[in-house]
Amino acid sequence: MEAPKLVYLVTGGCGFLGRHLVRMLLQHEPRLAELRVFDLHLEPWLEELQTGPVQVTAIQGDVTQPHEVAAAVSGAHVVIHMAGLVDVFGRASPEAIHHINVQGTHNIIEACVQAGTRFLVYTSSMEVVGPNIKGHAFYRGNEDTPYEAVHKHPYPRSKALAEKLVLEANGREVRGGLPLVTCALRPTGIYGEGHQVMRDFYRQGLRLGGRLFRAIPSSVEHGRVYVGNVAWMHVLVAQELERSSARLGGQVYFCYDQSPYKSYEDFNMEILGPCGLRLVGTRPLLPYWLLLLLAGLNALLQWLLRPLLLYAPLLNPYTLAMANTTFTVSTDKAHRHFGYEPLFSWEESRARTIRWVQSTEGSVGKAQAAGS
Ligand SMILES: NC(=O)c1ccc[n+]([C@@H]2O[C@H](COP(=O)([O-])OP(=O)(O)OC[C@H]3O[C@@H](n4cnc5c(N)ncnc54)[C@H](O)[C@@H]3O)[C@@H](O)[C@H]2O)c1
Ligand SMILES: C[C@@H](CO)CCC[C@@H](C)[C@H]1CC[C@H]2[C@@H]3[C@H](O)C=C4C[C@@H](O)CC[C@]4(C)[C@H]3CC[C@]12C
Repeated sequence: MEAPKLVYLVTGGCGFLGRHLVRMLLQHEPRLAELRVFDLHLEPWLEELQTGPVQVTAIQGDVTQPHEVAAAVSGAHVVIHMAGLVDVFGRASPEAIHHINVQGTHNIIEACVQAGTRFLVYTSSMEVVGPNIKGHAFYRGNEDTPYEAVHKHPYPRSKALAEKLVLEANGREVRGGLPLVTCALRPTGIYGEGHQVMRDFYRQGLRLGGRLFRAIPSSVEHGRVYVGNVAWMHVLVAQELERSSARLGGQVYFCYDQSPYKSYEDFNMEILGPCGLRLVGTRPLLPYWLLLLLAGLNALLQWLLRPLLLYAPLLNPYTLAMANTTFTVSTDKAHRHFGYEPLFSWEESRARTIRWVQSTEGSVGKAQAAGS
């Protein structure tokens, strides 16, 4: 067997998706000699990975700092760039979101060019396409489906700009004279072990006596994908970039699996139901106009309270529009181009996520015991 010789850099490697990718690369990339994990905040579990045959190098750094990025990229063969500020709740300023997601990506591209690193995979998002503010449905769409993408919110706008930078950089000459090969993966809403919003819904349900209240019609369909399959798709595309650079270079791929198309709430109940929660109502308990009013009120309160405190509830006009707009993908482009098949079936993805939710503190059993 050929001696391992590749150096991979994963930015954002300590995040929700990043930690799954780091483990998956260690398991499924036999050519790996060194895995660099670059993140603003390093996690203690990285220490446990240092014992295997691959050198795992933890790098505390900020993608907005060009010199830190350049040092991390130097000598890397493949960069998987997934560091980013994910915020649709108004926790961060639009400037910070732009700076980290767009300027940070620019810094990564320039570092690749300077260092002679040829392969760059960018973790984009379905939100570079939609849902748009007009609430147009995207039903079983693929990478070529026409859609009126309008980006008013800072997060999807930043992802769209960053993705454009990455795709435009494909073919640029890197140090040494060879061309840069780039592509972007666009996951739908990711779920799985470590998914904070799922945990927030679970805790909210526990506080409400094991109930959640339906707010979204069950007819709305939302695309979801298991985190392990998103990580797997990154591993496969990174491996194939060199072999099939003409085919993959400059391409985008929706990131999908066999998770069922359901409304955001109905999908969550596939996980939270077996954890002891139930969703009350077959129709939304509040009319849409009232939810819209509450979402608008939340946005106003957020703005008024900003000088004093951070008020960032789940419900705001953007999240309400997302949750109420059908957005599902159906495509085989990743399969045709680099042989992607989900590694985890829906049953396994669901079982793993249920186990994780049940293992988080405050199960229904504990809450009931405390209440009795
Ligand atoms: N979670 C989803 O549903 C979803 C869906 C589609 C796409 N994405 C994309 O996937 C990527 C990972 O998302 P996630 O859900 O794991 O988010 P996350 O917030 O859990 O992880 C992001 C990581 O990036 C790091 N980071 C943030 N700012 C940084 C900076 N300035 N320098 C270095 N590191 C920095 C964070 O510390 C964190 O570890 C993001 O680019 C996101 O846009 C996520
Ligand atoms: C009205 C509420 C009643 O229960 C429901 C609000 C649900 C929202 C909090 C979530 C609905 C859709 C989610 C987003 C979607 O899954 C895709 C995403 C893409 C990714 O790049 C980041 C996360 C997210 C924006 C995700 C965030 C939570 C929702 C808005």
